[in-house]
Amino acid sequence: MIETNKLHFCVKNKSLLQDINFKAKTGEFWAIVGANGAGKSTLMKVLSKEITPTSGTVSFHGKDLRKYNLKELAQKRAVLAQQNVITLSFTVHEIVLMGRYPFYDSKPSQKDLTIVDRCLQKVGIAHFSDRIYPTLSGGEQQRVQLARTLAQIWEVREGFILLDEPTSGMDLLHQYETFQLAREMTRKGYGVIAVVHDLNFALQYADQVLMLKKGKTFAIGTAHEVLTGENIREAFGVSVRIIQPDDTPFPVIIPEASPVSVC
Ligand SMILES: Nc1ncnc2c1ncn2[C@@H]1O[C@H](COP(=O)(O)OP(=O)(O)OP(=O)(O)O)[C@@H](O)[C@H]1O
Repeated sequence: MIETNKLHFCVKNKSLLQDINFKAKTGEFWAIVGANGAGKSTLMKVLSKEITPTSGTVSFHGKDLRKYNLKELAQKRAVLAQQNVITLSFTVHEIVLMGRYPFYDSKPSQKDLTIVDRCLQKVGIAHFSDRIYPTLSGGEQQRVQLARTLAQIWEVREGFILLDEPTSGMDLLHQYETFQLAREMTRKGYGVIAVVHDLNFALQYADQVLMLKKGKTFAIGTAHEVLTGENIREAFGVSVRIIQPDDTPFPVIIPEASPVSVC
């Protein structure tokens, strides 16, 4: 479980996160949603220990995150950050193998290599294995990073996957496959926390949603409780209609023409 308690994060007296409290359990898919600048990436950085909260705590499986060293943490949770700029000539295989670094010292074992191969296949990029990473398109690079994240967490019991905009740059098919994969991972007992911009994917796939507005919790609960027309209008400044087509098992959010002002 990842639990935050009265989490605050400030930079130069500017409050980026205020009083964030939630408990994400293994087996759950949490979507973090909110308008640009709402604090989603900042929260993901705090959860992954990239930055330290100004006050409040994050605990991971009952232990304060500050008490984990980076290697120990890397063996229990994997992070896909928003920016993954790599300009060196690593191959795709080498990048995905980086996910196994926390598990070996000088040379990967046969098991590490097998896991890398399985993750390349899982994300549908085995045919890119020998390609030089910077020569791939943005969406292809994102899939490689997803495979690296999976390789890190592949055999971890009760592991967590933290994804900041995992589908950024991906086409519709690969966005869909990424959300399917996240769901599959939660069914296997992993916890997934993801920043999600597409509210329809959040509605369809997330078990729980944390909606942020200006660094504060605006709404929290199940996807159906949080992703209401009123909340979306207040937090994003856009009116939406939520319809339930007869032939789909889930409702669909449709933006209406004119935006409303957010204050
Ligand atoms: N180091 C910093 N110094 C000052 N302001 C910062 C710093 N880091 C982030 N911010 C500001 O904090 C706010 C939250 O940023 P954050 O990246 O968490 O937003 P976000 O919800 O992830 O947005 P987006 O959807 O655009 O990715 C933004 O207004 C951003 O400009």
